[in-house]
Amino acid sequence: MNLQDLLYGVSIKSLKGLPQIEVTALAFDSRLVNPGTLFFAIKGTAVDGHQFIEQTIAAGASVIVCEELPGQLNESVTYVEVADSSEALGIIACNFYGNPSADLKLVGITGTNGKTTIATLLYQLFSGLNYGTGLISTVQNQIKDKVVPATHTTPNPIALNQLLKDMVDAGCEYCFMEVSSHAVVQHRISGLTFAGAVFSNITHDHLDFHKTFDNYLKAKKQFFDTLPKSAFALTNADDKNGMVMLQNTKAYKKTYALKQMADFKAKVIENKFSGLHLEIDQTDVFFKMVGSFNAYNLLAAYATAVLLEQDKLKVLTTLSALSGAEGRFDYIVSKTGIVGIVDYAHTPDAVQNVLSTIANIRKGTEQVITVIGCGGDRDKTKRPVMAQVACDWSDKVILTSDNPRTEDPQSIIKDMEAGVSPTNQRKAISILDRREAIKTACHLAQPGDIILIAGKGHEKYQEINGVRHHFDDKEIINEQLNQIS
Ligand SMILES: CC(=O)N[C@H]1[C@@H](OP(=O)(O)OP(=O)(O)OC[C@H]2O[C@@H](n3ccc(=O)[nH]c3=O)[C@H](O)[C@@H]2O)O[C@H](CO)[C@@H](O)[C@@H]1O[C@H](C)C(=O)N[C@@H](C)C(=O)N[C@H](CCC(=O)O)C(=O)O
Ligand SMILES: Nc1ncnc2c1ncn2[C@@H]1O[C@H](COP(=O)(O)OP(=O)(O)OP(=O)(O)O)[C@@H](O)[C@H]1O
Ligand SMILES: N[C@H](CCC[C@H](N)C(=O)O)C(=O)O
Ligand SMILES: [Mg+2]
Repeated sequence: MNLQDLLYGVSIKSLKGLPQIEVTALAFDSRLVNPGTLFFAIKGTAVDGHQFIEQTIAAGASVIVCEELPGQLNESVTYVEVADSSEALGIIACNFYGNPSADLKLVGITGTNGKTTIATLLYQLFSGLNYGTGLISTVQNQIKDKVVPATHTTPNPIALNQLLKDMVDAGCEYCFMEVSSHAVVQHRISGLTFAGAVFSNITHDHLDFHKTFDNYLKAKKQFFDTLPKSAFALTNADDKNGMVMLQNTKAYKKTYALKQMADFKAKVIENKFSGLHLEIDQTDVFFKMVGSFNAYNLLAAYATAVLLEQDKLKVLTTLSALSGAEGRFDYIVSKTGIVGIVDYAHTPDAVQNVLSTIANIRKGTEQVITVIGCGGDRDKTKRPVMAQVACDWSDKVILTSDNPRTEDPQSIIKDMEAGVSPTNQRKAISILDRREAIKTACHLAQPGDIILIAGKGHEKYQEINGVRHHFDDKEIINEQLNQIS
C-alpha cells in the first residue's frame, strides 16, 4: 500500500522523504519489523520506542512515524513527524485495513464493571437473532463461531483492525467490543467508526495507570466525546457519573436505569439463585442471570438492541435464556449441598455487588466463605478496600494470591490485611497458595454454605514473574467439592 493512502485523517507536523513509498506492514515493536514495514516510535510506560528507529531502518523499515525526528535522516526512508504516534497508529491502522469498522455496526462498551458481561450478552443475543456477529472482549474475541484468543480487553490498533477486517470478510454485520480506559488514553480506538457507545458504571480501579479518579473518569468521557452524530450514547442514569458521559457528546443521548427516570427502565421483581424476574417495558421476563447488578447489564443489552432497531419482544425472549460470559457468577452445588461460586470480581464495587447479591438470596443460616486475592503490578490502593468489603459481607475470608505478576505475593496479602478492621480480624485468615486457600474453604464449609472464589473468573492461569502457570478456580473448586462428597 502507498504511504499517501494511509495518511488520511493524520495530523502531520512534518514529512521528510517521499509520500509515495510502499508500505507492506505496520509495526510498533521494533522486533517485528521486516523490509517495507512502517514503524511507529511510541513513548511507552516502560521504554521510548524512538530509541529503536535506527534498528528498524537496518531491518528494512520504509517509513518511520515519530514524535521527534532523529538528528540524522536516512535518505531511503520517509519520516512522518506527528504530535502523537499512538494516535497516528490508531488512524493509520484503520486506513491500512480499509476502515473495517465503517462496514460494521460497531458498539463499544465502557465502564469499570460489566463490560464483558454486556458485550457477551449482545454477542449472544445478535447471534441468536441470526446476525453475523463479532465480539471483542477480555475473555475471548469471536468472529461468528470462531474463537480468537484475547490478549487484552481492547487489543492494540493493528490487532484490532485486523480482527474487524476478518469480521467483515466473514460476513459479520455487528460487532460488540469492550473499550477499556487504557485503550482510550493510548488511542487504541482512534479512527474507528462507532454506531454506539454504552456506559455501565465507574468505581475504584486502575489508579496505578490513571493516578486520579478524575483522570479515569475523563478517559471514559473522552470515548463519548469523540462519537459521531449518527451514533447513540447510552448511559446508566443510576451511576453518580453516568450523565457526565453525555455532557459533550455529539451522539444522540439515551439513558437506562432501575431507580432514576430514564428512557429504558427495569424493575427487579425477584432476585433468586435460579435467576432474575424483571419487568422491562411493562413486560415480565424471567432471566437466567443472577443478581441486581446483572439487571443493569441485561437492561443495557436490551436498550442497545432496541437502539439498533431490533424487535423488543424478540430481544427480551432471546435475552432471557442467556447466561452471559464465562467466570461471572458461575456456580456449582456439591452433593452435600455446598454452593461454590466463581466470579471475576476484582474491584471493591464488584466484590460488594456479588456478596450483597449472595446476602439477598441466601436462605438465612448458611455461612458465606470468601476466597480473594489482588493482582500484582496493578492498582495497590484497591487492595485494603477489597479485603475490608469481603470481610464486611462474609462470615469467613481467606486472603490469598491472585496473579502476583512481578510482585511478592506475600506483600500483596499484607496490603490486603491492612484493610481488615479490628472487628473483622477474627473473620480473616491468609493462605498464600491459592489452591490451598480454596481447599481450606471447602473443608470449612458445611452443607448449605456458600463459597465465593473471587477475582480470576474465566482465567485459566496464574501469572508469576512473567510465566503463566495453568490455574483454574472452577476446576479446583469442582475437584475439591467432589472429593468432599
Ligand atoms: C500499561 C499498558 O497498558 N501498557 C501497554 C502499552 O505498552 P507500553 O506503553 O508499556 O510499552 P513499552 O514497553 O513502554 O514500549 C514502548 C514502545 O516501544 C516498543 N518497543 C519496546 C521494546 C523493544 O525492544 N522494541 C520496541 O519497539 C513497544 O512495542 C512500544 O511500542 O502498549 C502495549 C502495546 O499495545 C500493550 O501491550 C501494553 O499492555 C500491557 C502488556 C498491559 O498489561 N496492559 C494492561 C494494563 C491493559 O492494557 N489493560 C487494559 C484494561 C484491562 C481491563 O480493565 O479490562 C486492556 O485493555 O487490556
Ligand atoms: N453492572 C455491574 N455493576 C457492578 N458490578 C458488576 C456489574 N457487572 C458485573 N459486575 C461484577 O464485576 C465483575 C466483572 O464483570 P465483567 O467482566 O463483566 O466486567 P468488565 O468491565 O469487563 O471487567 P474488566 O475491566 O476486567 O474487563 C463480575 O464478575 C461481577 O462481580
Ligand atoms: N482486566 C483487569 C483484570 C484483573 C484480574 C485480576 N485477576 C488481576 O490479575 O488483577 C486488569 O487488568 O486490571
Ligand atoms: Mg472485561
